Amino acid sequence: MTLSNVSVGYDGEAVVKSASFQLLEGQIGCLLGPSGCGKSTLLRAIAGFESLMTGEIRIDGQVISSQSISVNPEHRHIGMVFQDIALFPHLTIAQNIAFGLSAWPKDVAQQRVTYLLDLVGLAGFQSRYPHSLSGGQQQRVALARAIAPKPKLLLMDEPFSGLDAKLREELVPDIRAILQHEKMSALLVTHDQMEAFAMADQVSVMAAGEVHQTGSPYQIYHRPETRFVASFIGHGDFLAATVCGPDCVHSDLGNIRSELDHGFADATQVDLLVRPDDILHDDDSEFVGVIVSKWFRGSHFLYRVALSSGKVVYCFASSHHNHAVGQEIGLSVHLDHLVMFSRQ
Ligand SMILES: Nc1ncnc2c1ncn2[C@@H]1O[C@H](COP(=O)(O)OP(=O)(O)OP(=O)(O)O)[C@@H](O)[C@H]1O
Repeated sequence: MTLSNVSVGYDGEAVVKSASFQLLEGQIGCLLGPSGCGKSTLLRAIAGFESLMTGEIRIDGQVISSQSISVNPEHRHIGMVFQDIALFPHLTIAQNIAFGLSAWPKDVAQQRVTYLLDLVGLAGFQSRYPHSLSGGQQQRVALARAIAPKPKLLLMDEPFSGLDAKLREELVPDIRAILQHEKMSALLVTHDQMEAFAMADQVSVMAAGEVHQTGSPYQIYHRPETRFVASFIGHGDFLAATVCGPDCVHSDLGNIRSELDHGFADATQVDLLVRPDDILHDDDSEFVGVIVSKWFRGSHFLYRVALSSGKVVYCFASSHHNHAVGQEIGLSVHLDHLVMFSRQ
């Protein structure tokens, strides 16, 4: 699927502005952004429920939406899964999954239902009714129902947000594995970055109707291209810094050199992004900071430490290094690539 300069809005006002990205066949993409940024509106436009103000949407090279073309939603071959699972309560699980297969020969449809029941881990549940299934099981049925007719694309709008955290953690990798097994292209909407990272090959980060960046979860975290993406994804702080060479920058952390040239001119005032995993606790280091707060995360501690300048940054430490608030600890800096933005 390819989106080119897609704008969508209500009453003539664009709430999605010139969105462009491509989702390759078999890939799982994600629209990630804060509430109200336009994720669901864009998803509805792809499904065919909103018309475009500008741009076009193609699937398999064919335009399905533009200002002059709008293929009917039912002819787009797009499957959908929503937060409110909305299974048909009076139909059995097998009948729910078979719902989109009425045009298929009966025996082929039956085989497909049996195959999908097995794929989503619900073999033996075919005669049960939705009310007798847990939330997670119902969401698996909703997925099986959506992918049964082999759509070209599956759209999922916050499909896990009605489920508790533990169940979500179990279900997300399962659903990803099912989609990968079926080589199903899918686009997920979420505001939960851990869910996006666990599910998607490619994440498009949105803010105020604009797609700021599309990339792998790794790129989005380690190579954010805008200040918004840098602050919205993960934890981090901006340190005031001054460029001191093509691969060098000076800040409260001293002179830091990166593997690559950063592209800023000498003496430019910048804000340098520092993530928790860029500053590690190191007993042997003479560079120190004072702990101002701490969080125990099971496998590790996340400390907030004040540098000598007073600037506070995150610091990552293994859970064996349990230090008290107020204590001075050694720090080592591990910034391999520099993420910087011109000082605002
Ligand atoms: N039917 C509508 N008519 C007018 N404005 C709408 C309509 N639907 C959504 N909006 C507005 O469009 C903007 C984007 O909403 P949208 O639901 O697409 O955002 P979202 O990123 O999916 O948010 P959330 O995560 O809270 O669902 C919001 O300002 C919203 O109020």
